[in-house]
Amino acid sequence: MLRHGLQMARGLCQLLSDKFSVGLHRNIMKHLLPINATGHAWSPLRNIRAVTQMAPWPFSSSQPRDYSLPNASWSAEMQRLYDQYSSMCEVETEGSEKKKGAWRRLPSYNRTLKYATGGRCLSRMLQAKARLFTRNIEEQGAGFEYVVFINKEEKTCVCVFQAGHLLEGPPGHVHGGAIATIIDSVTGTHATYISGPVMTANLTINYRSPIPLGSVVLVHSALDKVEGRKTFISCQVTSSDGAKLHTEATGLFVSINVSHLFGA
Ligand SMILES: CCCCC/C=C\C/C=C\C/C=C\C/C=C\CCCC(=O)SCCNC(=O)CCNC(=O)[C@H](O)C(C)(C)COP(=O)(O)OP(=O)(O)OC[C@H]1O[C@@H](n2cnc3c(N)ncnc32)[C@H](O)[C@@H]1OP(=O)(O)O
Repeated sequence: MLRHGLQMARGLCQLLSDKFSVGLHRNIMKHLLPINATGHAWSPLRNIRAVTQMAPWPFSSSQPRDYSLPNASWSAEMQRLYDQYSSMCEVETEGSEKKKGAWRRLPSYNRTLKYATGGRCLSRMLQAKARLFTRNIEEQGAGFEYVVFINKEEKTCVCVFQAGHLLEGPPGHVHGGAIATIIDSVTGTHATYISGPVMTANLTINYRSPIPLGSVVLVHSALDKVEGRKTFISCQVTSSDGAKLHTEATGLFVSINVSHLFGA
């Protein structure tokens, strides 16, 4: 059965091949944009057509939970920073005219692939029970609470991150693996926004000062360069006022065709 599923997946990937990767890339870009409320029941054929014709709306009609919105576990500092960056985001007016700042909040789901056009089919073929690592702790505030904003003009990202009690490493402080995870998530999302589907090839991290559990930090991600399939990103984690440097990192992200995930 597994072999049959993989054969189907490979067939689908070959069928969609180049157009699919371009379509998915564009739809990922749209997928990273704020939610609107249109959509229709999903069907593979319609979705394939939608992908190749660059459908304006990549989501199914059932609206998933957006984990990057404020919840009761957010501290006053987390909320303050969210409000600060939100106030610099562009807004759509009634005539769908956009105005105000260059920032944009990226929504975040625990099943990213499921809600992207074409991805729902892949998500069924992959593991139906799979969930995004950073969004799979049910208790609000216990794990990764974060929201990512992207600045299209500067090609930078900022993530406001509140580290919950389940992320402990050294007593009272955040585990280095959890810090690496949030860095990989933010820089990986940033690279995806810039270059389409990518995988992390290399992540180099220097831990400069420990991050207290429960504190709010900023993860700043900047595009260094794009060379062919390689997107280079650098990253700094600082205290929320920017005064203290906690972590520095550089990452290399290599563009892939989605068929890479099926061993093609
Ligand atoms: C992938 C998802 C697609 C769908 C996405 C949908 C929606 C996404 C939306 C939002 C994103 C949401 C959340 C994001 C959250 C988290 C992100 C997490 C990301 C990860 O957690 S991801 C898991 C860990 N990641 C791996 O599991 C990778 C395993 N690995 C491989 O799969 C291959 O290794 C690969 C693909 C990396 C390359 O393989 P390949 O065969 O395609 O390419 P090749 O080897 O030819 O390298 C091409 C050029 O990169 C250079 N190069 C390669 N590797 C290098 C290295 N390590 N150091 C220095 N240079 C390197 C070569 O030297 C050559 O350079 P040159 O062209 O100059 O010669």
